Amino acid sequence: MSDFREQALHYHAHPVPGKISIELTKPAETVKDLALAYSPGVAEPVREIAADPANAYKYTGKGNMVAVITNGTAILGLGNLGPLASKPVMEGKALLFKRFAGLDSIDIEVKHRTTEDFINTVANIADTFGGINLEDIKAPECFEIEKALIERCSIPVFHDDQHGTAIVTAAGMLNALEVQGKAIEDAIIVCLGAGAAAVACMELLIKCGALREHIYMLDRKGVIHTRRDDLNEYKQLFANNTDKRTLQDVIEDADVFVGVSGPNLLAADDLKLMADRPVVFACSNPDPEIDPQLAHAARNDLIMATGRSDYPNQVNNVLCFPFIFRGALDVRASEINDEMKIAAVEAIRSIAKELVPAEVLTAAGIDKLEFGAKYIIPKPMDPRLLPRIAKAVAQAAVDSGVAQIDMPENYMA
Ligand SMILES: NC(=O)C1=CN([C@@H]2O[C@H](COP(=O)(O)OP(=O)(O)OC[C@H]3O[C@@H](n4cnc5c(N)ncnc54)[C@H](OP(=O)(O)O)[C@@H]3O)[C@@H](O)[C@H]2O)C=CC1
Ligand SMILES: CC(=O)C(=O)O
Ligand SMILES: [Mg+2]
Repeated sequence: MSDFREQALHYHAHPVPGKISIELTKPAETVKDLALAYSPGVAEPVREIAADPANAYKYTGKGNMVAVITNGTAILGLGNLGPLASKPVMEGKALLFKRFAGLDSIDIEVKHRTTEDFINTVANIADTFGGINLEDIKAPECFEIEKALIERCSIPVFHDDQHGTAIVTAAGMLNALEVQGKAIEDAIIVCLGAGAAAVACMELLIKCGALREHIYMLDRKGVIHTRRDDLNEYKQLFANNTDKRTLQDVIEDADVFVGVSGPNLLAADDLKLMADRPVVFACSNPDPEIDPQLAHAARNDLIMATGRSDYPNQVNNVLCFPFIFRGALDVRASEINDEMKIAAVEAIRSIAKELVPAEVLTAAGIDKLEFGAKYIIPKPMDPRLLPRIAKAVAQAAVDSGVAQIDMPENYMA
């Protein structure tokens, strides 16, 4: 067993199995405590909530609780390994919610026969939570699931692999193109992968200025083009009117490569075909589309990012989901809309341009970080992420009319 594999398994198994547990927020020692916590005292908040459901935010943990829900059909880049196998990833997301945003989070892995079954299961338990983070559900079902749940639930429902990834990708991409001296409007973009992350990333890049006709998206069968008759409605939006058919065809002279597909799918020789000063986001987890060492050996004018923490420029949705939910829950937003997503993009990208706090350097084990090719996006342990993103998102929710309460006074001051 490799040393790292052994360490990872040991980490998950000891001192107790798993990564999360539940703790009490109220005393429960005396007879009086128990009388308040349970019978008869508990009847009082029950009556209050029955009279007005909004009182659930006052008397229960609902407002600080996010459910991480999956069916295990697209676990990282490992594929459809089923709900139970996805549990370590979902516990991991819960860990990150708590660690970075103080949000309580519980993982729920759903076994189901039909997409409708899954939607019904989630919709039927939704009121328990302040928000729902859908995770690792494969395309195209994820699109239908998210749409139906947004319609049926009164709390924010957010498919992290779509929108969390897209927000962080857009923030990193705008910064990377700025460093490379390129405008997003001019960039020729290759997107390897045509699933949840790919479709959302490209749609958000378009909202940030990219031109749809400059995007070449590929799935397992190659380039998505207008003469294909096997495209689902989501891929069809990216059907390019082109004679190019392969990754090699489209990557020649491209400015940007975004990989949200699987491991080791981009060869060093393909990378050499790209335009000068390219941007390469190889975001498949745990193994990127191209190994960064291989990429840097192939050319020295690129900006490279991966989804991993052990290389510079980690483009990973961890930079978004804890903070966007924090902001959304704190103003009881009924949804996470485009205004809130764009506010998160701007907040993330602005932090990367400022001086880096000493504690971030210590945690990263480096002496210096400065906006540039090796630092286009903040580190996940940056303490500025929480106040800046949550505040920008909460404000955007209030301004766009989806907040159900006012901005809290001195919020995140
Ligand atoms: N860094 C980050 O923050 C994130 C990274 N990701 C990564 O993105 C990847 C995809 O995740 P997600 O979108 O949720 O999964 P989906 O299952 O929704 O989509 C996977 C897509 O990848 C395509 N694909 C798989 N293998 C190949 C291949 N050999 N050649 C071309 N295309 C291929 C599939 O093609 P087809 O349609 O033909 O089946 C499909 O379009 C994963 O590796 C995941 O780890 C995802 C979210 C966040
Ligand atoms: C990071 C993440 O959510 C993924 O790779 O699926
Ligand atoms: Mg995921």
